[in-house]
Amino acid sequence: MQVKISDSIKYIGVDDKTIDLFESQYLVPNGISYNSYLIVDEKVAIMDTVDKRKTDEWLENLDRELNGRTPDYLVISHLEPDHASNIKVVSEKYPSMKLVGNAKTFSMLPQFFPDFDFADKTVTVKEGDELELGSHKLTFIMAPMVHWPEVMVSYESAEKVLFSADGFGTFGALDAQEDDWACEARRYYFNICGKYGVQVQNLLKKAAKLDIRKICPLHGPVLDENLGWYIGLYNTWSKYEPETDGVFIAYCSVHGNTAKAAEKLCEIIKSKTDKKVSIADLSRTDLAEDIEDAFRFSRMVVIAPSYDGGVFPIMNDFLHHLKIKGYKNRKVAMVENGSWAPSAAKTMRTYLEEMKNVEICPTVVTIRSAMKEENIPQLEQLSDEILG
Ligand SMILES: Cc1cc2nc3c(=O)[nH]c(=O)nc-3n(C[C@H](O)[C@H](O)[C@H](O)COP(=O)(O)O)c2cc1C
Repeated sequence: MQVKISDSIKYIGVDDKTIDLFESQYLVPNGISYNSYLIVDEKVAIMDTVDKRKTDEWLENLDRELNGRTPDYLVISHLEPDHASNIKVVSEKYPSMKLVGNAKTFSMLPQFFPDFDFADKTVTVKEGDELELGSHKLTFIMAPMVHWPEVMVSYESAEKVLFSADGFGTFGALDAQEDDWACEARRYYFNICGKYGVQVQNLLKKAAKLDIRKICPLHGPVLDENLGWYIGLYNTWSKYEPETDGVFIAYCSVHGNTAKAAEKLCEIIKSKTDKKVSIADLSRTDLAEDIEDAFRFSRMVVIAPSYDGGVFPIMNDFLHHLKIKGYKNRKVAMVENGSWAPSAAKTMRTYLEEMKNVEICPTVVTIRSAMKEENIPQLEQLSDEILG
C-alpha cells in the first residue's frame, strides 16, 4: 500500500493479510501492517525492517524509494521479529550501512542472529543523542519496557515526526483499517502493552515536551491530525483509568444455565442504569477483545460455573490474562454456579484479590444448577452494588 508521508520521509512498509494469528494468538481478520520508513536526505536512514513473511515485498519498496541511493543507517527501535527479521538481510545487501540502536539493542541482537558479526557496524545511542541526516535530525528517546527492554523511539525535528515503535500501533492492514481507530488500537494496546502502563506514562511525559505533528507507528496508520485525542486515549489507558463508565458482564457456561443467569443480570442492570452495559460469552468471543473490554469499562461482573473444585477453565484463563496484563482500579462483582460444592467464586476471588485496587462487591450470588426465583432479588442486590 502506498502511503504519502512527505517528500523526504517515505513509507516502505507492507500489509500482511494472510497471517492466521498475529503473535500466534491474536485474531487479525483485517490482517496487520509492518510499517517501515525511509528518511532520504544527505544521509539515508531506514527506520526498522519488517517481518520475514514479507521480506521480498519490503526489499522492493526499499529499492524503489532508495532510487539508486545506498542507506547509511538502519535505526532499530525494537528487536521483535515482526520488525527486526530483516536486519541481517539488509545488512548483507548494504555492507557499509550502520546499525543504530542502544546498548540493550546490541546486547540482544546476537541472540537473534548468532551467525552474523555486527561488531563494526553499530552506532550505539543513549537518551537524547542525535543523528544528523542533513536537514533532518533524529533524537533518540529510550522507552524501556514499552514493551521490550531495548525499545526506543525517534523524534525527527525538521518535520516534527515521532517514530513511536509499537506505541500507537493497531491491528489491521493499512488498506483494511476500520473507521474507529480506537477499537483495534485499544485491543492492541491492552493485550500487548497493557502490563507496562508505568513505562508508557514515562514515555508520554517525555513526548509531551516535543512538538509532534505526525506519529509513525510500527503497525497501523500514520497519525497526522487531532494528535491530542490519540495521546489522550493513551494517557487514559496507561493510567489504568476506565475509558467508559459502564458494566462489562463476562460469563461462561457449560450447559447454558449460567448463561441464562448472566442474561437476566444484564437485563436487570440495564433496567437500573443509562450507563453502557456490554455482555460477552467468553467461550465464544475473542479473548483479546474481552480483555480490551474489561479494561475499557469501570465495572465488571464475572459469572462462571464451578469446575473440578475451581472455576470453569475459560474463566480461569480470562482472569489469568487480566492478572498478567495488570488489570486494576475497577469494581467487580461475582456470580457462581455449582451443582454440589460451588467453588467458582472462591477461585475468582483469589485472582481478583491479587490485583491492585479491585473492589469486590459484598454480594456473591450462588446459583445451584439453574437460576430460581429466589436468585432474582440477589441479582437485584448485586446490580445495585456494582452500579453504586
Ligand atoms: C467437568 C465438570 C466439573 C464440575 N465440577 C464442579 C464442582 O467442582 N463443583 C460443583 O458444584 N459443580 C461442578 N460442576 C457442575 C457445574 O458447575 C454445574 O452443573 C453448573 O450448573 C453448570 O452450569 P451451566 O449449566 O451454565 O453449564 C462440574 C461440571 C462439570 C461438567
